[in-house]
Order: sequence, then C-alpha cells, then structure tokens
Amino acid sequence: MEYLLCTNGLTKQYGRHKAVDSVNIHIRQGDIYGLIGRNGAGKTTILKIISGLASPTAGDFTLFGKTGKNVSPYMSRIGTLIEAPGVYPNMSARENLKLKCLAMGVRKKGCIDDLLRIVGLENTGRKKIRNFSLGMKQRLGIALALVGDPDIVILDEPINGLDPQGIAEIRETLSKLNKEKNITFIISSHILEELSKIATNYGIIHDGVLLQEMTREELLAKCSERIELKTDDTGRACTVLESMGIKRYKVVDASTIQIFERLNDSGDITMSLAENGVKTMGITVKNEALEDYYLNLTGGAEYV
Ligand SMILES: Nc1ncnc2c1ncn2[C@@H]1O[C@H](COP(=O)(O)OP(=O)(O)OP(=O)(O)O)[C@@H](O)[C@H]1O
Repeated sequence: MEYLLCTNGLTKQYGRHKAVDSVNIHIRQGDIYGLIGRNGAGKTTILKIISGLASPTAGDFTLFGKTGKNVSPYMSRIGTLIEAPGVYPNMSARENLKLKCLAMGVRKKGCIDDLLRIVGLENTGRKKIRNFSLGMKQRLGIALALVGDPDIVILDEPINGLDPQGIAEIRETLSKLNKEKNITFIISSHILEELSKIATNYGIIHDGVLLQEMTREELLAKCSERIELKTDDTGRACTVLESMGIKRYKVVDASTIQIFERLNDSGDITMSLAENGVKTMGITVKNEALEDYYLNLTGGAEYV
C-alpha cells in the first residue's frame, strides 16, 4: 500500500459554498503532514471528514487500503484532537485519561502512566485541568488522542495560541512519538513557520482548494534564494531592473527590493544601477522566509 491515507476529489459543500473543493491529499506511513491554510480555508472540515465526524458531499478517501465516504471499521486506528479537547475541568489529567480509557475499553496496565510521561504531564498529580496552562491542556489533548494506540493522530491547530516554549514542547513530544512509535501525524496550522521544524510533508490549502503538496525538501528548495537590494531610490531602481529584463521582483519597503531571479548577477545589477545614477546601499543573497512563500502562494502579497 503506497499511502496510509489519501483523499479522492474530497468535497464538502455548505449551500452554494464549497468549504472543501476536490481535494487530493496523500499521506504515507510515518509522515508528519502539515495541513496549512488560513482561518476558514477548510482544514477543520477535511480533518473532520477523515476522522468520521462529517461526511463529504462528493469524493471519498482511502484509509489503510479501504475506500469510502466513511470507513468506520478503521476509524478506531485514528486518534483525534479537533477543536477544544473534551476534558473535565474539575478533574486531574490522570482522571481524564482514565475516563477516556474506560470509554474506549482500554485496560492495558500502566498505559495511563505511559501517556502522562510521553506528554510530560507525569508530575501534575491532583492538579485540576482548569488550573492548567494552555500548553498543558494541549498536551493532555494529545495524550487523550493517543488512548488506544492509534496509527494516525490528527491534531487541529495544536499549537495555536502557545508561547514559543509551549510550541517547542509540543514539537518535541510529536517528534518523539513519530520516531519511537512510528505514529503518522496530520497537523493543521495557519502558520507555515510553526510546522516548518517538524513536518515532513505539506499540503497548502486556500479557499477549500489544495494549492500545493510537497515534501519538506521541496519546500526548502522553493524558499531558497533571493537577492535583497537596499537602495535610496526604489522607483528608479525598478526601472533599471526592468531594463535588464528582470521581472520577478518585489518592493518590500521604501528602501528594499527583493529580486527572485538572476541570483548570481548581483555584481551586474549593482553596476547597472550605478551607471544609471542609483546608489546601492546593500545587496545580499537571502533565503525567502517560509511565511513570504506562503503569502505569495495564497495571494497575500503581490509581485510588482
Ligand atoms: N457547519 C457549517 N455550515 C456552514 N458553513 C460551514 C460549516 N462549517 C464550516 N463552514 C465554512 O466552511 C469553510 C471552511 O471552514 P473550516 O472550519 O474547515 O476552515 P479552517 O481552515 O479549519 O479554519 P479555522 O482554522 O478557522 O477552523 C468556512 O468558510 C466556514 O465558514
């Protein structure tokens, strides 16, 4: 089986609006798949469909080799954290996990201790969830999704609202689970950068449409290089660039232009600018930030 999970023209229509429009995502065993898109792009809807919480209006998906609009017998192999985790605020982490184990018929000895340790909540004792930080709550949500040893874990915006320390902790937990237990993850986020240190694959979704699917290596290659030009006259500098046949550039602010082609020609560019009386205050080759790449892809920023 090539893919653990793939969607086939998956579509969800609400009235006349297609929240998810013919989406084909492909996820292999062991992937950490980042589903990236702005709020309202359709991420949660896709995750709900593949978790069995919603059904598509068209298309279907293939899970563990079985195709359908809902492949129920296999759903127990998926753990989910979609929207706020269903926790009891007046109970401890251990008590919450105990309830979930009971509900799922999981009786494995020591499994609650294991789960608490995996997500770093082993020392929270009797502390009630309502006194947990957001990061601790998210980690408990992940532990709850792990009850029953799922093969795939789906996490909807697990790092939304966390501070950098909280993000780093979640990242570490997920990497560990991926490596040690070979769990395949599907994680959504509206910030590409947040997943860039952990995801092995990406699907970029915008207005319900999957714009691009790529591996981490492909993304890094795409975000590779650009020339960053600092000048005192961006208007005239643009005219010079045009006269050199350079079209792919962007004026970022009053003194900065980013050039996305002829990356080895920074000497020629400086010379042409000088010949036309435009002063170069700095010229460097830089990597495009992931976020810029994402904004360009989804039409958030425009080439001039
Ligand atoms: N039950 C519903 N009825 C009508 N429209 C809906 C419903 N659920 C979602 N939508 C619409 O579908 C689109 C996609 O929503 P979805 O929640 O999947 O986006 P998202 O990418 O997960 O964003 P967010 O991070 O804000 O949840 C949005 O325009 C939303 O308003």
